[in-house]
Amino acid sequence: MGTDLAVRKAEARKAAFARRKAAHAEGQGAVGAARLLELLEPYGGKTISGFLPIRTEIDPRPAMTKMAESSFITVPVIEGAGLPLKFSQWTPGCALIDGPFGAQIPAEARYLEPEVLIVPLVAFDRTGNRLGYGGGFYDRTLERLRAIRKTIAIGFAFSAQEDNDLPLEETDQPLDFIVTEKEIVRF
Ligand SMILES: Nc1nc2c(c(=O)[nH]1)N(C=O)[C@@H](CNc1ccc(C(=O)N[C@@H](CCC(=O)O)C(=O)O)cc1)CN2
Ligand SMILES: Nc1ncnc2c1ncn2[C@@H]1O[C@H](COP(=O)(O)OP(=O)(O)OP(=O)(O)O)[C@@H](O)[C@H]1O
Repeated sequence: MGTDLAVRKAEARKAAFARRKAAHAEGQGAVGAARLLELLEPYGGKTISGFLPIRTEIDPRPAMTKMAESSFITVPVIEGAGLPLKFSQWTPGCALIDGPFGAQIPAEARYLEPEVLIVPLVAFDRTGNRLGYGGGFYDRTLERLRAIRKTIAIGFAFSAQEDNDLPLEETDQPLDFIVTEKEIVRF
């Protein structure tokens, strides 16, 4: 990655974190989770990945809890830098331990391959591009899963995380949907 692109990504992340923090404080996350559930319901029975929120990320757990009645729900587990994520089964209230980078993971690992992924992000645009924390974890993971079978990526974020001047890269994997507390957008 060129220096210019790295600097532009760092600036876009910093600005989006500030907007995310303000949106988190407004407390509309549950509205977003209700929209997310509406989008997920037709995928009942499939293996779905969610995430356990860190810092001021929007919280998908209400939708994950409801979908756990009909589907296997998983959360991401980092295996190492430069490697795709693995996904371990999560059930409401299951025992958790601290994973790398501050995200929690299930204490007992049971790995499954999700077909539908709720993808955390720092910033997104209206054409389905996303910017993450910079590890390339979701980009590598979606590339791998999509090489095996049709895989749906649902970005879940606060509306304030939209940025229509995102710095992009060849390796970025597109989203199929973005869900916020304001809307569901399909690409
Ligand atoms: N909830 C959640 N879980 C997740 C992810 C995520 O984005 N959200 N991940 C998606 O890949 C993986 C964790 N990836 C991460 C990669 C890098 C950093 C990181 O660099 N954190 C820095 C500073 C960034 C900041 O200010 O937020 C730090 O913790 O100091 C954090 C998480 C797996 N689990
Ligand atoms: N499929 C891939 N194969 C090889 N390198 C990749 C792949 N995807 C991303 N990368 C590299 O990983 C680094 C981080 O990527 P990027 O900045 O796009 O991550 P991100 O989208 O912010 O993070 P994440 O996907 O973890 O949420 C970049 O140097 C990028 O070129």
